[in-house]
Order: sequence, then structure tokens, then C-alpha cells
Amino acid sequence: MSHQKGKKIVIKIGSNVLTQSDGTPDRERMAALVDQISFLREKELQVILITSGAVAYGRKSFSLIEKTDAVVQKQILSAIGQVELIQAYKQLFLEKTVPVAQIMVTKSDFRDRKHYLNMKGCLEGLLKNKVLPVINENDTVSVTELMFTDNDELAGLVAAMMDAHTLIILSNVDGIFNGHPDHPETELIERVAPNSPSLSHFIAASKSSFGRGGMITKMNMAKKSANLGIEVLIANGKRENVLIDYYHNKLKCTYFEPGKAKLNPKKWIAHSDHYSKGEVVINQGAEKALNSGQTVSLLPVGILAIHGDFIKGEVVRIIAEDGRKIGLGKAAYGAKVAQEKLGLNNQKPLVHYDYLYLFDHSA
Ligand SMILES: Nc1ncnc2c1ncn2[C@@H]1O[C@H](COP(=O)(O)OP(=O)(O)O)[C@@H](O)[C@H]1O
Ligand SMILES: N[C@@H](CCC(=O)OP(=O)(O)O)C(=O)O
Repeated sequence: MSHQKGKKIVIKIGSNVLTQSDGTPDRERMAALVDQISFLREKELQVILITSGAVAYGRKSFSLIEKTDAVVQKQILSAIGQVELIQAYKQLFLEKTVPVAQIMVTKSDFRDRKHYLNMKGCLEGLLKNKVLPVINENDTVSVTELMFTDNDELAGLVAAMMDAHTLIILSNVDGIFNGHPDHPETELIERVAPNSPSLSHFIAASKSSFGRGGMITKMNMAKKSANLGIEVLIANGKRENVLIDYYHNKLKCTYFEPGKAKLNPKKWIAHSDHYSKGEVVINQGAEKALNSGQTVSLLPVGILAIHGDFIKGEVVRIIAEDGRKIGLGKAAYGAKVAQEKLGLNNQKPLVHYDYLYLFDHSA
């Protein structure tokens, strides 16, 4: 693995990496990671940081005085903790003369193309100006269904959006093990080839004390990102010199080999399942054509039904006759026009090939 100048790396740090076992902030660990990120920047790699820890920091710095609803509690703690978290990063990066910027996002910011491009433009501007973007989910407004599964999902979305070369997920384990990491006989899975079968049977539902999603989301997100051409490493952020070892290609971790990179616009579509506004049911002929490996767009002649409402530019879910989810695509026109063209020949594609993403059923 060589590290070209300008290589874009997204690094995600989990809550557990930044806290000690009793939940108090682990300043030493944060300082060590700040040093290492600064080292990568000195080597002229571009880094985007996704960091969890707001709730954990808030919990340790503030005690609620009134009986408060659990959801509001989390909102309060994250709002309080985020200030502490970013303050701690700012102070430490200042010592390294690295300017930082705080970016708080919600799932809806990935919902439409406009928000998405605005966010991307801002991050690109920051990188160009050599500012380190420090991203976290805006937990004060993201509750229940508006939430990302966790920051691993957010990190995958950001890596795809920014066309990153590498995504490094730092947790409190060395990677994915072929059993529970606490069992002595389990071994670290060091390499995962593109399109290899799911590893979910190895993963216990347990998660670390402050984590939200657990290893399953990390694995799903890592596979998806690798299929989009991004190399993904799940590694132990508590390990000394984890990022330096990454730089010197000697990191012990789970490495997801990147698949062949696909066309760029497809990356945001691949991550848009939750945001799709409508469904397009296609016939068997259309399904076969789309899966043929050829450059095929989705034409109205192969569409059996349109469900839900969507406008031009929004993402639609593509469904087989028997209800299987086949893929996602950006609609070239809205649901109303699509209804009129249903089953007709010689019509403009509803989803152009460049904006069509088919699910990989091995993931
Ligand atoms: N097969 C496995 N390999 C590695 N970790 C596993 C496995 N099964 C369960 N886990 C658990 O997943 C946890 C990491 O996920 P999570 O709690 O979400 O961390 P983070 O806070 O870093 O996002 C580990 O601490 C570990 O206990
Ligand atoms: N936005 C939350 C992050 C929640 C989360 O995803 O945590 P983790 O599983 O540790 O990455 C916080 O800062 O506390």
C-alpha cells in the first residue's frame, strides 16, 4: 500500500476509544490520536475525522437535576458533551498548529442531492484550506428514525461522498474476530476479499459499553464501502501508534480489500436506501437486462408499477415482481410522468445507467 500525496482518508473514532473503562474521557488516548493524525497530515495525506463521544463526554461532565425523558436526556448530554469534545480536540490540535472545523450532520442532510452537494462543497473547501473537518452526528435533532444507525454509517456515507481512498474505523478491538473477541481461541480476520460472504455469523450482538451500533454495522458498512472501491480498515484505536503503523503498512487489523471502483455518482445512490421516496416495480425482462452486466438503463417499458411519490432527482427503490429489492436509482423524472409512460416503448429511461445502483446480494 503506497500513500500518494493528497490521498483522502476518513478516520472514525468510536466513543470507547475516547473513554476509559469507567466512562471518563481518556485525554491521553485522544492526544495520542491527535498526534498521529497530525503526522498523517504532515505526510500530506488529507484527513477527515468522524468522531463519536459527545454523549459519553456529556454523561461525565453533567448530572441532570430533573427527571428527564430518555430521548431528551440523550439530546441534552450530547449537546453538552459535544462542546467538551470539540474543545478537547481544538486544544490538542492547536498544539500541532492544525486548524479544526466542526461539522454536525443529520441523516436528512444526505437525503437530497442539493444538501449533499452543499455538504460536499464545504468539506472540499475545508480540505483545500488545510483545515481538519471534525464531524459528528447532530444528536440534538437526530432522534429515532432520523438517526444514523451509528457513526460508522455516517463515516461510510462521508467516505463515499468525498470519494475517499481509505476509511479507517477505530474501535476498541483489533478488528473482526472469528468469534467473540474475549474468547481465547478466536482469531482476527485479517483480510476480507471483495464480494466475500458475510461475516455476520461470527459477530456477537454485544457492543462496547458506550457504542451504539456494534460490530455488525461496522462490517456491513465496511463491505458496502469496499464494494464501492474504498479500502476499509477496522482497527484498534486504543493500540499505541495505530495510525503510524497504518502509514508504515504494519497495522494489525481487519482489512477490506476495495472492489473495482464504480462510477462516482453511484456512490451517493448506494447509500440512499433509507431516503428513497418511491418504489418502481419492474418485470422479469427488465430485471434480467439490468443484471446482465451491460450498460443498461431502466426504461418505462419494463416498469409494471410505480408506488409513492417522487420528483426528478430523488432516489427510487427498484423492486422485482416478487418483491425483492434489486437496487436504487436517481429518477430522471417524477412519479406523475413515470405513471404516464408506464409500459410504453421508446421512452426516456426513468433511471439512467450512470445513476443506477444494483445491490450486491453477497454482502
Ligand atoms: N466477532 C467480533 N469481532 C470483533 N468485535 C466483536 C465481535 N462480536 C462482537 N464484537 C463487539 O463489537 C464491539 C465494537 O463495536 P461498538 O461497540 O459499536 O464500538 P465503537 O464504540 O467503537 O463504535 C467490540 O467491543 C466487541 O465487543
Ligand atoms: N453522536 C454520538 C455517537 C454515537 C455512536 O455512533 O457511537 P459509536 O458507536 O461509539 O461510534 C456521540 O457523539 O455520542
